[in-house]
Amino acid sequence: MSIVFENVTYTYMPGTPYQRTAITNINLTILPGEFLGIIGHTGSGKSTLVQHMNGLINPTAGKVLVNGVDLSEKSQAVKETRRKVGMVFQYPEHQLFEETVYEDIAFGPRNLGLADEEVKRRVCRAMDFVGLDFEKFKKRSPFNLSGGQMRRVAIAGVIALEPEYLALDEPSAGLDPRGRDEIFGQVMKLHQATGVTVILVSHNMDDVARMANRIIVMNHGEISLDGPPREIFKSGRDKIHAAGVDVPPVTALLNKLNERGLPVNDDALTVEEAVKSILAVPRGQKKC
Ligand SMILES: Nc1ncnc2c1ncn2[C@@H]1O[C@H](COP(=O)(O)OP(=O)(O)OP(=O)(O)O)[C@@H](O)[C@H]1O
Repeated sequence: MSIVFENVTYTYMPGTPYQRTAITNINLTILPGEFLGIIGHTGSGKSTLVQHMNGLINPTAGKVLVNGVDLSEKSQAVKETRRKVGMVFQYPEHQLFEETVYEDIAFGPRNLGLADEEVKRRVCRAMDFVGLDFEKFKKRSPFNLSGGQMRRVAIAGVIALEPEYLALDEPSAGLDPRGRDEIFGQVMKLHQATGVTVILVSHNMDDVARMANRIIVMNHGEISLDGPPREIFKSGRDKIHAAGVDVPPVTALLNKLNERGLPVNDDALTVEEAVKSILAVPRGQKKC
């Protein structure tokens, strides 16, 4: 069970003056249970890559296989497989349309033909994951909620489909720092509780570094780095900068301290780890 890209290239508007190759020769295998972060500069091909994962777009060349099924074929198996990949696009709240929060989240499960009891169970569970109290919010209009709450309703609608893979394209765009932390905390909780495979697209290395167990860095439509966050920040700094993204601020700080002779362990990814690593340096000690 996996998502596999085999030599995938995608060109928008081929054969026209606007032709643009967005991703080139991508080879990538995403394994069950992974939390994959995809980062890269604007226009590096992140969204195009992710939209292949549920067959929203099909490769111009190459193949995308989800659980062994080639998504570019036309068959019942493809329809069923596409449902296994839940997609949260940028500003998903723009797709809310029902009169109540309950009806909006229930829309997808109902479309699957599930019984009312099962639909209710899924709505309740999805609301719990995104931190919305079922009784308090179920009858509210989604359009009278705050921006962050609307987004949570939209994400709950995808969680209620109980996908095997959950792909989120910049889910925190436009939210304040608190709203961002909440959304990421909820995604992390869902990943830990259910083992769902998460694919998270972000501009922000800091967000991705804290959560992902694997990161790919996109640069001009190609994968320039692929590995666990600590490895990438240690050995791939030049490629990270070349891709137009930054290492997380804590890593940058520790790197600087190290360069200035303080022998800190510079592979911390969070502020807590950074503090520990600085406190571990014996007082007054310098590297040389
Ligand atoms: N619908 C489209 N039609 C034509 N070109 C497109 C379309 N969508 C994307 N592109 C082009 O494909 C390239 C990759 O875009 P894509 O949106 O995949 O990058 P991205 O890394 O997700 O960018 P961002 O971080 O800004 O969302 C860009 O050059 C973009 O202009």
